[in-house]
Amino acid sequence: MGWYHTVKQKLTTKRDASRTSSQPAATGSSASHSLPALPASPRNYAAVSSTDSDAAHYEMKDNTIIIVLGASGDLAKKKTFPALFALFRQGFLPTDVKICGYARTKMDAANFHSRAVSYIKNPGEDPAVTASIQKFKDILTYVDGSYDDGAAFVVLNTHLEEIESKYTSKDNEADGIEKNRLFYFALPPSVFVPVAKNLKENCYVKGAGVNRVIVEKPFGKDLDSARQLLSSLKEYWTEDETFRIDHYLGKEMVKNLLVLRFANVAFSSGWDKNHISNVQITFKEPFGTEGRGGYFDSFGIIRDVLQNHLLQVLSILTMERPVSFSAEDIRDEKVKVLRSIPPITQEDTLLGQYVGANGKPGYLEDDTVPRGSVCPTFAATTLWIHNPRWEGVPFILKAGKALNEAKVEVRVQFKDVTQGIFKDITRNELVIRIQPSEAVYLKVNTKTPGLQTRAMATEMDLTYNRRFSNAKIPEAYETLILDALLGDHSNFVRHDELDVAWKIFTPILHWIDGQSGTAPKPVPYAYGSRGPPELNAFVERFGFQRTTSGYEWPVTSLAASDRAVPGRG
Ligand SMILES: NC(=O)C1=CN([C@@H]2O[C@H](COP(=O)(O)OP(=O)(O)OC[C@H]3O[C@@H](n4cnc5c(N)ncnc54)[C@H](OP(=O)(O)O)[C@@H]3O)[C@@H](O)[C@H]2O)C=CC1
Ligand SMILES: O=C1O[C@H](COP(=O)(O)O)[C@@H](O)[C@H](O)[C@H]1O
Repeated sequence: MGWYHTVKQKLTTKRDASRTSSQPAATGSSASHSLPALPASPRNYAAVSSTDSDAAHYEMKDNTIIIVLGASGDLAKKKTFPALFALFRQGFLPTDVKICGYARTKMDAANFHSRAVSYIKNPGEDPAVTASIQKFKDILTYVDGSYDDGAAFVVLNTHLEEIESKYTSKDNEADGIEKNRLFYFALPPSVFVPVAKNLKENCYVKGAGVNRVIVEKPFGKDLDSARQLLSSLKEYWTEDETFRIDHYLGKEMVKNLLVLRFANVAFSSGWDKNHISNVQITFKEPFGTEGRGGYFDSFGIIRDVLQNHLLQVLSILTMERPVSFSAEDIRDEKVKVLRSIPPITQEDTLLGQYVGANGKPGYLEDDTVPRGSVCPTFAATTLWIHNPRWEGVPFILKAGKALNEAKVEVRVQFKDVTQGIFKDITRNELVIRIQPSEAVYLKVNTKTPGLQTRAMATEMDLTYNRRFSNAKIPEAYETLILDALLGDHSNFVRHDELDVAWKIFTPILHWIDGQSGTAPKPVPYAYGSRGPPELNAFVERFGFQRTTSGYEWPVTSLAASDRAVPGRG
């Protein structure tokens, strides 16, 4: 992260000096943009680390083409192109970058352009944004072709070479003109391997420059299939060239975990089994599968959310302090802590499936879901970390579809204060709200203001939209694509991380899949509820105590009894 300062400085300086075409200036004035401009001076960034030695490895390469494979699909339309546009608009793409879509669908340029920009937000039709969208279209091209036919990739390569034949800038005089290609797989896993093979054989630049691939989950369905997939991909692309996305690693508050934990002695000194009673990492979505049941049913909520997103959050929350912010130092620590977690047990798991309620259909009423499916749409499961820091602390991961709210948060509940001078006092609890409305708040006890000497529960509150009122929180995909362009693997999943993640979850998944006999039947819960009715007993079993002290957020008005003068009724 120390490099952050340096990279921004490099980008800023470079753009000013060498921008030649369509991309807006990184230092552009906010007057002409509705998105906030970048700070004019790199001094506005505090370097997180004092060692910036990693900066040498992270470099934005000119002469880059970003190739989006699966460009006609949902992921590309909803996430990849809007993220690329946001980076483009802020001047964070390489100078003279070109973006090439590739998919089976036949589309002319106009069709492709309108699809690629269809999810870019421009409320109120801001003319500056409209102009940027037009410039963005100018750098987009499209090639159609199949995923398993080598000849189609030869055509793609010819198109890329044509773009590259116009390059003039030399990043490296000794090696000649660099040609850099970043291949983004917005594709179903069934074509990962043929596409990886065809790209390597037909579209890989062999001279000066770098070739990189960004791959999206799912990375297999269990330990064996993941290993198989990984080794097939490794036949063509090295670990260094591969960027495996878990988009939760690009979320602002997930990235903030490292800073919150390691840049605050106040937190790090109590971050262990002696001070923490239990931790919950919660993912809640207020909608069901709604027509996407076919895909979901063959995965289930554990593969969809827990095994990847929530486990990634857990690993950053519990790992030891890395020696540096370099990708390998961070990922080494993540792998170490994950290796201390034994496979999840059936006794520590609660499974649920939503049923129709409040006018909303149940999971089994979704036409795309197989009849009688026992696929869990909710799971709560407790993980244990066998190391000196965390022995005995339960980490509850819970996730569900069709729940009462949209919320992803980490809830660290501290142990009870020693009784004696205090009786029935509430516990400290640190809540890190990942989304929506990013926030960090710490529940603390304070003296009730006034003449009484009595403790009451309240919170120290860092609500982002109030504290950082003009900050633009980037989308996860913006951050991650920028990292891949820079060659920074810190926020991507390493192969051994994936392996150990599957080791933790594979036995429970095989049980749920019915591989060891009959598949367990999930507990029904109503659409729009908090989950199965058994949930409260489940979390209480692992020590969670709900705060019901009656304080209000954001402003607590004291009750008349709290305002009374002691001894006067
Ligand atoms: N910046 C901000 O936006 C801030 C907002 N607040 C707000 O203040 C309020 C109180 O905060 P907080 O105490 O953290 O949040 P909640 O009261 O929402 O949740 C506290 C815990 O209790 C569980 N819970 C919720 N409802 C029930 C129930 N009926 N029975 C049993 N358990 C339940 C929740 O689990 P589960 O999630 O699984 O349902 C969660 O683990 C919230 O509305 C919060 O959003 C507070 C501080 C800052
Ligand atoms: O990977 C997935 O994540 C989304 C939730 O992502 P978010 O950024 O909106 O929190 C989830 O809806 C989807 O089922 C899952 O595959």
